[in-house]
Amino acid sequence: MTPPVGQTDGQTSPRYAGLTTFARLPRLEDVDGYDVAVAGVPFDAGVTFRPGARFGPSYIRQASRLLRPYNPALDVLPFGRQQVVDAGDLPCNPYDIATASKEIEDGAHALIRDGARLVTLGGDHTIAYPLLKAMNRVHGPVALVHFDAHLDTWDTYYDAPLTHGTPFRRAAEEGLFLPGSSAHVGIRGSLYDPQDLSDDAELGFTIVHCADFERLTVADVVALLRERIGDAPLYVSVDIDVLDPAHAPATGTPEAGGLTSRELLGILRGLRGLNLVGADVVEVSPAYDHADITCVAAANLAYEFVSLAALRPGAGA
Ligand SMILES: N=C(N)NCCCC(=O)O
Ligand SMILES: [Zn+2]
Ligand SMILES: [Zn+2]
Repeated sequence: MTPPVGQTDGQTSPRYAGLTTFARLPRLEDVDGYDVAVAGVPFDAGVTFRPGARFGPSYIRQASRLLRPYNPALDVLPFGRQQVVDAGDLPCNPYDIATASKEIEDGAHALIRDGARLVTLGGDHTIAYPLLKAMNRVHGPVALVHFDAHLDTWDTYYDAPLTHGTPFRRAAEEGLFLPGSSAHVGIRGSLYDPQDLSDDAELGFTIVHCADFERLTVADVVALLRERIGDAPLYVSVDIDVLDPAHAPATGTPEAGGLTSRELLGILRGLRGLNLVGADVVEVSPAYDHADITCVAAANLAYEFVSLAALRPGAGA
């Protein structure tokens, strides 16, 4: 077996040089097959407040240039034991949400249908719905761990059924989640109505509120999540606004009192060994960034997902 094609060697071409791919990895078309695809979804027509997440994929790729081959926190060479590729950006109509949703679903499905794992860089949170539909076509219902300040189980905005505030309600209505397996982590901030919380519970979610971190450690939260997930196929969706605005200023609907990037990285690392089938990092709106704070966080989160995939090899494509 030929070894995977890894990153462009930073000792030959410095990491700030050359064309941009995620972590300076090969493009999908440059290799024969892949175990993990990293793809962008430059879509932000579903936002309710500040726009700009369509620029997330390209800025996160820029910030990912610094990523090195060895992840000491998980003791793994994420690009050394599996073929990881940059699959480019999925097509998504910038004007019509329903059309974009179908394009994203089909584009994601084409990448995972032969067993590869997918890490997606958003884009606003609307994209989680078509990504979950693609996952469902291959894996059936999944356990969801959703990191976010927001529930994203609202019903409609201005009568629109699919926006960045509604993907997990639509997905739950369609039976895309395994009963009793899913959780939101990092919920905080103002709601529209107390019923937002009861509706969410009825859809089958449990919540680790940000305020719970006053009493629970990262290890406690990991234990709670692992108990719910078991060995189910797992999809992890990270809305970057789960981080405090100090750790991720560049996002469309920021909320005070969020997680630190260290807490979030710690929880993700605690998911090692689980059956991760896909993950996304969404809601990075680079125009609001300062010193690349948010894009660096997002690139490092994607790196953890690729590392988790390496610890539990899949079928590959
Ligand atoms: N998915 C994110 N980031 N935000 C949803 C916020 C929905 C609202 O404006 O009420
Ligand atoms: Zn959010
Ligand atoms: Zn969200």
